[in-house]
Amino acid sequence: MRPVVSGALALARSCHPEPTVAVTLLVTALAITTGRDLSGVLIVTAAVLTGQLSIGWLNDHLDAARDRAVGRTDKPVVSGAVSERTVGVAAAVAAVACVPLSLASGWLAGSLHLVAVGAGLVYDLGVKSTRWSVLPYVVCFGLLPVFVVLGAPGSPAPPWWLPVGGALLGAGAHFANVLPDLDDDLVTGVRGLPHRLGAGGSRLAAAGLLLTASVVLVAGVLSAGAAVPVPLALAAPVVAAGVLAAGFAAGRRPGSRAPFRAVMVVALIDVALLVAAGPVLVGP
Ligand SMILES: CC(C)=CCC/C(C)=C/CC/C(C)=C/COP(=O)(O)OP(=O)(O)O
Repeated sequence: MRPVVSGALALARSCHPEPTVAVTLLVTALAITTGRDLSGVLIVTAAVLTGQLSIGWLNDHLDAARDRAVGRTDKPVVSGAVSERTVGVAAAVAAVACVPLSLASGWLAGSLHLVAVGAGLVYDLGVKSTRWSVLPYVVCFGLLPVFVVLGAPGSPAPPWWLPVGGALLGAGAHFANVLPDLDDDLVTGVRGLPHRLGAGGSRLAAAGLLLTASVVLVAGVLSAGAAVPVPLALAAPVVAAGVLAAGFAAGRRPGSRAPFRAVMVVALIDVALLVAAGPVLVGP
């Protein structure tokens, strides 16, 4: 493969592609159903993509030495496919681009999105190694749907359950994402909240938070009178519980990312509900 192409692919793999793509697609879908026109949707997509890219790249840039120490060959910086410096520069470029792209949705909505991205960057910069490690996820995922709704035409006020559901989802994702890395992290001195709770506590926290997120979102969606069939909405937490049980069971194998993937599926279920509720989130 030509060096430019393989370098670009390695850079793409270094951004944490799964959460980056998932978060961007989900927020884009919410922007569509909350009534933005094509340019409005593209602006939201670009703002969220650049924000998530900056968080993902900064994470790999700052973690390079630690990832090398524990032989994380899944990381392109560790395998030498892309340099630490390139990933750092990419993070900075994405963060700078994110500022005007966010503010294009309005000052209030844009500023809240920048706080969400800032929370992710602060996580990378060191909060991930403290007892407060879950807070950036709470802030980031609580604010993302608020950004979309407040940035819609007429700046409608988001209902209370929107940031609450998003924050619960983000907090659950943190515990699930850290699970496969608990042992490696302890070797390199990373002691966030999941490490302090241990594998069992983190597994319970992730499942509890994600299920609570599903219940809050279903209650919100139904109380807002969204055009979602009631049996389908009520089935969501039940399906979420099944997916989590299967994902966490598979995740007992060392290094498995099954719990994180289960979280992604549950997040998809929750966001499908949210997306369907989009039209009522912005009023008649
Ligand atoms: C922080 C935040 C609000 C993120 C938003 C979602 C997002 C884009 C996540 C991808 C990047 C990231 C910080 C992963 C966790 O890193 P890690 O160092 O805990 O784990 P790793 O071993 O997967 O890099």
